[in-house]
Amino acid sequence: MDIGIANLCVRHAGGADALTDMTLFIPAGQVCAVLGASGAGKSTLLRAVAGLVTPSAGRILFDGAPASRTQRRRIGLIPQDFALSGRASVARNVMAVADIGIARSFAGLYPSPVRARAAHLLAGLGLEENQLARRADSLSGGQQQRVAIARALLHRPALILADEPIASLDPATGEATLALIRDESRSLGATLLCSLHQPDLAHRFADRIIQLDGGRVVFDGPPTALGDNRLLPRIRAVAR
Ligand SMILES: Nc1ncnc2c1ncn2[C@@H]1O[C@H](COP(=O)(O)OP(=O)(O)OP(=O)(O)O)[C@@H](O)[C@H]1O
Repeated sequence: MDIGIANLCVRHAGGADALTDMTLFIPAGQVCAVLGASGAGKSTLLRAVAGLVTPSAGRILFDGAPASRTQRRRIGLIPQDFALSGRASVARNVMAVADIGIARSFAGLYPSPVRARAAHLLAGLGLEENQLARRADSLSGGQQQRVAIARALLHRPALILADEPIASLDPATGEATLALIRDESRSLGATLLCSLHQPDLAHRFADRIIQLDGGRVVFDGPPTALGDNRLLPRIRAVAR
């Protein structure tokens, strides 16, 4: 689905403006990297689009209208803090988003296509069958991050919001994981909004780069606009 953001302002309680007068249109299916230094407003933007933060002004539209509950269910969110249920198994965390009703989900009665998709995603992310029964809180940070990614992709979302999804991974695993998120997003035809701290990776992986600084957009364009790399050192400096 497409995302329209018009004059968006977010002011956190007791704080300054985290986002100021932001206007963006993100077409359906686009892969966008959101760059910016710590505190630039990346998480706030993603959380506002997810409906987890209430704007102090402005509007966020999905396919031209205020987000409906059905559309919100079609979001796959990879939160920065993973937000896993630590005592539940890897498999249950991933399948928690499956729309099978509370009673069946409570009883762990997940249909086999759901189980198969969970196992497929986890295997693609390097977590094998023998990890599925482990408690989430017994995993390393990098493994937990990959569980959060599988959970976000399980229900074939139309919009993927990934908040620094490779922050806990080593560079090689991070790049492979980012490629998996992008490929899955492309095969679903989903829109992907992904915050990152690695401008070079964003340059290789995204259709579009949105650079934030102090809650405002300071660059918005395709990586090819950075083709001669004159802007890249500046973006790299702001992103660190
Ligand atoms: N819950 C909150 N309450 C008050 N201020 C907040 C809250 N969350 C974020 N902020 C402030 O909003 C601004 C933007 O923060 P945000 O987390 O969106 O930045 P970010 O670019 O995602 O940073 P990072 O790369 O460190 O995750 C910062 O000044 C931050 O201190």
